[in-house]
Amino acid sequence: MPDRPSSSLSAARRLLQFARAHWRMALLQFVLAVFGTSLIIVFPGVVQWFVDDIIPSKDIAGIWKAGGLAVGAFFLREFLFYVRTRVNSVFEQRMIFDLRGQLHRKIARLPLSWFDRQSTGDILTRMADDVPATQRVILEGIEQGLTSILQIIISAVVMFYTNSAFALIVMIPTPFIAAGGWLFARWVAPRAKLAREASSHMNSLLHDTITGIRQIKSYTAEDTKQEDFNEASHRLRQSQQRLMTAWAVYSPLMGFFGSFGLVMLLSLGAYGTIQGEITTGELFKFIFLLGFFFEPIARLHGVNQTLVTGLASAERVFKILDQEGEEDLERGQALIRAQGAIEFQDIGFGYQPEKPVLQHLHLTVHPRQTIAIVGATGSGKSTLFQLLTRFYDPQSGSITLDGKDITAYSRISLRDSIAYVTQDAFLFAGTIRENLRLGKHDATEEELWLALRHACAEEFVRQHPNGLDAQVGERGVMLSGGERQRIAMARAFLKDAPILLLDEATSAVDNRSEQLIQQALETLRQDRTCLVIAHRLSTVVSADVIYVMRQGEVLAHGRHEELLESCAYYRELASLALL
Ligand SMILES: Nc1ncnc2c1ncn2[C@@H]1O[C@H](COP(=O)(O)OP(=O)(O)OP(=O)(O)O)[C@@H](O)[C@H]1O
Repeated sequence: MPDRPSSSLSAARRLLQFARAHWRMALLQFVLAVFGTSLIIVFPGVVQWFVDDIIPSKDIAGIWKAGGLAVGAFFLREFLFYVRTRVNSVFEQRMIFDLRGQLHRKIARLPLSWFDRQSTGDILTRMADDVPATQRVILEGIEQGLTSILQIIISAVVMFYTNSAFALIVMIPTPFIAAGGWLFARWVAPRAKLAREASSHMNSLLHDTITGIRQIKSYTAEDTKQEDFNEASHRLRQSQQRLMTAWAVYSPLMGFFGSFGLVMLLSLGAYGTIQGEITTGELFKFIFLLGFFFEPIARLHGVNQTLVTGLASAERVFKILDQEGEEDLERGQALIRAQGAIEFQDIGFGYQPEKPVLQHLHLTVHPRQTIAIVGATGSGKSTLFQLLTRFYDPQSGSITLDGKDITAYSRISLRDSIAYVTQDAFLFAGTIRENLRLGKHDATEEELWLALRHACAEEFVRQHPNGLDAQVGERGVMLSGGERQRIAMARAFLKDAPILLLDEATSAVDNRSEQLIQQALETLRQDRTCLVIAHRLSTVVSADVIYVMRQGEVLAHGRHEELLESCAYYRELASLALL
């Protein structure tokens, strides 16, 4: 649904609020603009002086005086323009810096439930395209808009001062021009928003193609993806074309109204001069003033176009900034060094509340225990970890840590107490060193190598020609699955948190890698409370307690041998190698 222009108005108000933080620079801009623009009145005055006085009286010295005055005024005006452009660029860049920073901060703090509903391409478009478009609103709106409006006012005032009857007549087209501008903005605003959305959708598809390039190639889905992309690209082309058509009609129509005013002035002016109502000098002065009056109006049409489309972008940026549910990382008691007594009590949770994923779930972990969680895929194992880290909060029941509800602790200290190794062992594009330092930002070389040794990753890093400075590629694609997991474990070692959450990878690794990963886990779990989503028999066998999950509930718990005897479902899982 196209939005009403009122939301663009509120976006404009919000942008002004941003500008308020830099009000001194805004004021300086305004003062420079007023001074610079006022100087336009000098030249028409000089023209009148030449025509009515200097030429008839053959005043040669007057030529020098009037010429000097005009050159001085032009020079000062252009100099002020230079200063204003410099100030404006600093002002604009500071505002955009603030806006970008706030947007990134907000995105980083929004809850995961928001990301579940959002496409990555759309978020990227807002940062990469909508923020610069918002920047143009400031540049054009303040720089061009302000000076154009000032120029219109100043030239109108001088025209009225020179001859008010004449001024009234030549301004007849102005209301039509204003109405045209208003209609244009009203028509374009919602369509500009649709164009931004079409661009976002196209970028989302591109993002998916890049991240899923291996799947596309292996399923030879290049043509299908191309068709999807072409469809999105076509929608973008159509919406852009519609905007350009509106502009193609609007711009010359408004230009014609302006030119009509000029012709009217010339004809009426000629008549007035013949009748002796105004002097030839005054007519010349008027022609120049009218030029100064209509020239910024033409400029304002361009500004109008940029403002309308830019405000549609600003609205999309503010939509993210206005999202509710931002995580307050600091609120709550600081958890100093958790003992690791964890209890899930009667937990009920669904990512969408109407679709429960966990129901009446109870689970107890004693400090320094290792518990293994097993269950078929989709039974809710990873969800337990998402709740313990407070990526999501349960709809019913409570989770306690060391006897206190986890909501009593600040998110930051709770998450600092937990090292979470996810199943995909995600690595950031960059070096091994940078990825490890996410665990401890000031880790020394010795600490990095020690963590790698514990994670059984030292050997392959040492063998790499660049060692710790080896690039891992986007999401760690330049490493094997087993290597990625061991780097992720080394990162968890460095974090040295009292609670370890490990989502074992289901993808097969060779025997040697499996042995190394198992060995790393043995070292990592020492002196820590460990919750492992287990897929390997060796992990299950060595756990203190195994929890068997089925469809969001805990079916049984106990040790491996006990469960083999008492739980038919567990036996089934074990025999089908679903562990
Ligand atoms: N972000 C999400 N939004 C909506 N539903 C989700 C989300 N994440 C998981 N689910 C759903 O919740 C259910 C439990 O998922 P969960 O990831 O906890 O299962 P799991 O037991 O860890 O499975 P696996 O062993 O395959 O990782 C599944 O039905 C899944 O489709």
